[in-house]
Amino acid sequence: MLTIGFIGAGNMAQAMMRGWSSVGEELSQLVYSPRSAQKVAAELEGVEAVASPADLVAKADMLVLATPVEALESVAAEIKPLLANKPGLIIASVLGGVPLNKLHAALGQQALIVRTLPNVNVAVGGGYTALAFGSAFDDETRGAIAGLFLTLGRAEELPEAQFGAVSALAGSGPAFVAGFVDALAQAGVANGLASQTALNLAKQTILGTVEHLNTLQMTPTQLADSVMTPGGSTAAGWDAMQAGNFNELILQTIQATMQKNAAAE
Ligand SMILES: NC(=O)C1=CN([C@@H]2O[C@H](COP(=O)(O)OP(=O)(O)OC[C@H]3O[C@@H](n4cnc5c(N)ncnc54)[C@H](OP(=O)(O)O)[C@@H]3O)[C@@H](O)[C@H]2O)C=CC1
Ligand SMILES: O=C(O)[C@@H]1CCC=N1
Repeated sequence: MLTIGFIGAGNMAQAMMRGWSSVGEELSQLVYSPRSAQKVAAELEGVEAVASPADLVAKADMLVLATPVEALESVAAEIKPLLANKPGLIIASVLGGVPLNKLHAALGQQALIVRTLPNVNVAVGGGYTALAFGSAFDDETRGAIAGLFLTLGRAEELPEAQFGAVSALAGSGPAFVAGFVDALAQAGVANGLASQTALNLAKQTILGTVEHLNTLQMTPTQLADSVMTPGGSTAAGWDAMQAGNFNELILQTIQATMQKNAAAE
């Protein structure tokens, strides 16, 4: 039985706990946060709240740091003195924009730290997680940790230098995609569809398009071309989308996200 202990019970921690809850019975999950841990644990199957970070350090095999970035210093002050008695404890940070060297500076150079960048889709097994391991890990432990994150969706090791772009695309991406779903649905409502019908159509269209790309291994351009009958209605809509600088808007969205992320590094 592997015990995972969460410091922080917010959106990201809840998504991970939900994802791992449905993986099976070989995992036990504990959570600490100053205000909401009890309530969150009561809502999630197989998750138990504990009274302090020290309880987590004592009981967990892997600690997940899932607090706001600003809380790193105070959390580290509390748990760093306890790590000497728990040398095998793995610390997985999800703190956005906080590199391994900062994590080691806060928690000690000997600590076993993996920087992770999951997205909220881990809640339903459709997540993406980038991983960057500190130098103290052996190959077997790295493999076991990667395997654990693979149960939440796709997971892979990436150089930390890429984490800024990955965070914008995959970490923040679910918000942007959800925004696109909403924009499609609103356009449907503006043109006479009932709101539930419009939302269903928008979601099914995104779901089916991604499935289509994957199953038939098409590029986005190939798929778009296959929809656009020459001189037809899709081409007219596509032209309007390009005239509105859709790609430029997405580029600006990703760059604004990356700039904010870089400020934490
Ligand atoms: N949301 C996302 O999609 C992603 C988030 N991240 C990263 O995950 C981290 C958490 O983000 P998110 O879950 O969205 O944030 P939330 O605001 O939803 O949750 C923050 C949690 O941290 C807890 N907390 C605050 N201060 C402390 C402290 N000193 N000790 C222990 N717990 C504390 C809060 O406790 P309480 O509830 O009791 O007030 C709360 O449960 C951030 O660093 C973010 O960059 C990374 C990838 C994706
Ligand atoms: O918005 C944020 O800061 C975090 C990092 C990636 C997704 N959410």
